[in-house]
Amino acid sequence: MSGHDVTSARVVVLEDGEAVAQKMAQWLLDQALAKTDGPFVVALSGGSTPKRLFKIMAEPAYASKFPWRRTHIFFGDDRHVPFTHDDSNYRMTDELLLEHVDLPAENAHPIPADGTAEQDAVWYQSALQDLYGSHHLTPGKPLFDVVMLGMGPDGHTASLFPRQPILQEKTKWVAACTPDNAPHDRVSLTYPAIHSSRNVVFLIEGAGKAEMLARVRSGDESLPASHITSEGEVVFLVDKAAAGELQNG
Ligand SMILES: O=C(O)[C@H](O)[C@@H](O)[C@H](O)[C@H](O)COP(=O)(O)O
Repeated sequence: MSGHDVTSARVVVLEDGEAVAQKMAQWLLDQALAKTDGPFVVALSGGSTPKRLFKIMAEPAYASKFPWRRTHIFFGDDRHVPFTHDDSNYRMTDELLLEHVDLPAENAHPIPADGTAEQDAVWYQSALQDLYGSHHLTPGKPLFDVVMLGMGPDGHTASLFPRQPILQEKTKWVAACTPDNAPHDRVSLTYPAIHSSRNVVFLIEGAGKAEMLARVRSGDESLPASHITSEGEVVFLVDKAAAGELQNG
């Protein structure tokens, strides 16, 4: 049974963060190898949860099997800071993963931070449209094979933060966001862009996320993560600690 939204999504509960990362790494490899009708296009999440996964993917035993040359890596969101900034998701991903694997440089698509966040969002959208081959998303022709997401303690995902105009964005693929009390502007995929996917996978770990995960899983509409959908399957890949408040979790 696969679900297209968070209330019908499959929930896979694993022992701990390492098991979650290992499961995701194997699943991503399987998906990439199975994709034969075009490039494998993935949007990576940021923050701290993906770090374990990226280290696993950078290990030679794994990296040597991955079809990097026909893979394109985009970012679900980033802080609007230079690539050298400590808070840059791109910098973290580059240091833990991209520097260590055979991904062609032109297949890594960081979100730029050259102009205003709005200008860089427009630029990033055009980069996605160039690869997609159209300025319009077509149902049945997903933009991404995989969108990987995390979830924050306030129920945000990517940079879809509570009370932000980006939550209402129904046509743009990428938009800027100024989260309340955050040190940086953000640039993020929007709901329509994330929906245009074969799979959305939430990687969530730690007891600190348990209450919010249960609320999202129940479809609490006050939380941005609850509005995530996919043309294909939405899956929660979580550790036991994060699953602690799920029904029969
Ligand atoms: O740029 C970011 O911070 C992420 O894209 C963000 O959406 C993240 O996935 C969640 O905040 C969870 O972050 P942790 O994995 O650090 O808990």
